[in-house]
Amino acid sequence: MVVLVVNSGSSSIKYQLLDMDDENVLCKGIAERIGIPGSRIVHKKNGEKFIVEKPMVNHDEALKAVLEILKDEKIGAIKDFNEIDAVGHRVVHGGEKFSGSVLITDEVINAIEEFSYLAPLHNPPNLMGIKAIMKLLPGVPNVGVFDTAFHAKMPKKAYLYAIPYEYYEKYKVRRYGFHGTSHRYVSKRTAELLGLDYNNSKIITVHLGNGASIAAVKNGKSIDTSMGFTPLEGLVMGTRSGDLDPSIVTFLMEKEGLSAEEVYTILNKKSGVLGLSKNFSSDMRDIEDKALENDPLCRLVLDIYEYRIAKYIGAYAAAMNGVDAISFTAGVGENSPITREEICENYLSFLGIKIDKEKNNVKGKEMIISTPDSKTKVLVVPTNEELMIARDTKEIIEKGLKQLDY
Ligand SMILES: Nc1ncnc2c1ncn2[C@@H]1O[C@H](COP(=O)(O)OP(=O)(O)O)[C@@H](O)[C@H]1O
Ligand SMILES: CC(=O)OP(=O)(O)O
Ligand SMILES: [Mg+2]
Repeated sequence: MVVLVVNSGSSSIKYQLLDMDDENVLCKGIAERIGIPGSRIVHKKNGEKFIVEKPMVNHDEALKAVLEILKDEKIGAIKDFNEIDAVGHRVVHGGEKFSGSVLITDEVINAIEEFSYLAPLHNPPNLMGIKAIMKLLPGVPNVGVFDTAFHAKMPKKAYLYAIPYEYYEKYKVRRYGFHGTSHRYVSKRTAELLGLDYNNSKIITVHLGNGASIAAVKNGKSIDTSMGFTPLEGLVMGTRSGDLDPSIVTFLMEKEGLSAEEVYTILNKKSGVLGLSKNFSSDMRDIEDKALENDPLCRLVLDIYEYRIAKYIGAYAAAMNGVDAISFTAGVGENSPITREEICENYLSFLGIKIDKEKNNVKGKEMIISTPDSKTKVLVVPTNEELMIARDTKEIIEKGLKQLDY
C-alpha cells in the first residue's frame, strides 16, 4: 500500500510518500514559502536533493505542484496518481472529540473547522491541505492524525486549569497537549529498545524542536504534558515563552499600550530563545556556539532553556512516582550532546542517572546514552511522526475502521 503523508503548516507543506508494505520512504520533501515570493519545493529521493523553484500562491497550488513532482519521471516515485492508495494528514487540534486517528469524513472536517478557534495558527492550514487533496485526488481516502489525540485521555487533574469551572464548560478551556504523535512514537520505541513492557513502564519523552514539549507516559498512556490550551505553555522554545505568570500579559498591555493580540504575538513569535538572546537567534545551534565561546548572554539562555527542562523532568518523575527512562528527541534533543549532558549532569543525578559521554556524542541516531549501571536510562530516539501517520493510515484503510484508538 502506498501512502502519502501531508503535514500542512501556514506557509509550508511537508510531505512523504511511503510504500507501507516494507515502510520504505519512496521520496519526501517540503514546499516552502507558500503565498510569499521565492516559493520552492525541496525534494529528496534516494538521499539526493532537488530544488524546484515554483510560484505557489496557496495550498491548492502547492499540493498540485507536489503531486506533479511525485509523478515526475526523473525525481518522482510513481507513474500515476492511482498508485496512491491513501493520504494521511497531520492535524494539530482535535479538541476533546478525537482520542485516536480517524477516517476523514464531512463530519470530521466540520469538527476540525470547529476547533480552529483553539488553534488558529495550525488548524486552518491543516484543513486547506485536506481540502486540496480531496479536490486533486478524488476518491482516495484521507486519514487525520491529531497532535492532541495521544494526550486525550489525560486525567482531569492534569488537564483542568484552576480557573472558574464555567470556562471549561463554556469554551473547553483546558490543557490539550501537542506533539502527541511524536511522544507516542518515541515512548513506544524507548520501551522496545530497553526491552520494557510498554504497558508497565514509566517513560518521560522530551521533544525539543522549534516547538518543544515533554510528556509523562505511564503504562503506554500520556498522563501529563507540558503544552496546554495552545502550544505556548511549558518549555522555553525557539520563539515561544512557555510558562509565565499570566499577570505579565495584563501588565504589558497596560505599560506598553498593547492589544491582547499584540501580546499574544510577542509571546508566540518574539519570546523564548529569540527574545531572551535580544533577537540574536531562535536557533539553538547559534546559541550553543556562542555559549561555548563564553558569551555570557547565550550561556544564560542555554542555562534557562536547560533548567526549565530539568524542572519538568523532576515534576513528571513525581507525577508517575518514578521513571524508568528519559528519551530526547526532535531537532535539539537528537542533535545536541551538550544540552543532554548538562541537563542530566547538573540536575538529574538524584534519579541515579549517569551519562556515558562517548555514547552521548551522537547525532540523529538511536542510542542508549546512560551507563549500564544508571538507575534511570537515558536515550536518544529520533522521532518519526510521518511513519506513525502512515501506519495509522494503513491500519484504518486496511481494516475499514472509522477511528483507531491508541
Ligand atoms: N546540531 C544541533 N544542535 C543544536 N540544535 C539543533 C541542531 N540541529 C537542529 N537543532 C535545532 O532544532 C530545531 C528544529 O527542530 P525540528 O524538530 O526540526 O523543529 P520543528 O519540527 O518544530 O520545525 C532548530 O531550530 C535548531 O534549533
Ligand atoms: C504543535 C506545535 O508546536 O508544533 P510545531 O512544533 O510543529 O510548531
Ligand atoms: Mg516538529
